[in-house]
Amino acid sequence: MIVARDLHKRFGSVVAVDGVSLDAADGQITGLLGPNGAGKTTFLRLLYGLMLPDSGSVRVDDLDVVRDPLSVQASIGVLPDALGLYPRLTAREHVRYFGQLQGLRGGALEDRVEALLERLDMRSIADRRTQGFSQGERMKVSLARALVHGPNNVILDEPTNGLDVMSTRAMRKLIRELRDEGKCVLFSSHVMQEVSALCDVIVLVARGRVVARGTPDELRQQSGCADLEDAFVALTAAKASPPAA
Ligand SMILES: Nc1ncnc2c1ncn2[C@@H]1O[C@H](COP(=O)(O)OP(=O)(O)OP(=O)(O)O)[C@@H](O)[C@H]1O
Repeated sequence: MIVARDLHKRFGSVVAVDGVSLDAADGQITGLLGPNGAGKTTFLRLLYGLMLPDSGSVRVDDLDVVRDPLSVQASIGVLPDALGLYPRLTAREHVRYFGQLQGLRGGALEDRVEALLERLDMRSIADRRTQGFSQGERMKVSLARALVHGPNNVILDEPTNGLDVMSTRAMRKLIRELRDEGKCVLFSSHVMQEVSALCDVIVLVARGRVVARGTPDELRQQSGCADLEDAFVALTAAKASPPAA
């Protein structure tokens, strides 16, 4: 479970995150939806401890991200916006290396690596160096290394970015499976259809603030628009108001 309270982050004169609170529950898919530059990536980075907030707090499975970063890393898996692979390592070596960083060793590590290569259909690329990998292949490696330690919380920054239809479907299936395993899944997107196809709860952000939250039906009601895309446009265009409880 991820709980954020009144997070603020600015870069010089740019206010990227302006008082965002969020509860992402276990066994649920929470979607962070917002237009380009809304502050989604910055907010996610605050959640997994890559950046420190100017103020506010984050707790992951009741551990404070700032005070207890190592314990939090063990219970969180992150697909970041920049996939950042090592070009000379193979796909398998990436997954194994990240497993080692999480303290896995020996047979347990190898079993886990094999299981992920199988689950993500990576057999044909497992022993190729990642240099030259396609976007879909890069995404799989990045996802496998995020999941290698079996984290209870999974944060995915634009997980279907640049993927074709088949890969997008495979990614959606995996996200649903993670939810059904009881994990807390939080992902960001600027695509309404993506979020509405997957999410139990949508948190709509604009200009660094939460402007609405709820199920797709609730967002339609709040905006007075029958079409979800119209609802997205109407709600993000509306004056940002303090986050609802
Ligand atoms: N390291 C940084 N230094 C300066 N400004 C930054 C930095 N990171 C983000 N910003 C600014 O903060 C704002 C929010 O950016 P962020 O990347 O969080 O938005 P986003 O919702 O993820 O956008 P997108 O959907 O386009 O990826 C933007 O105005 C961006 O330029």
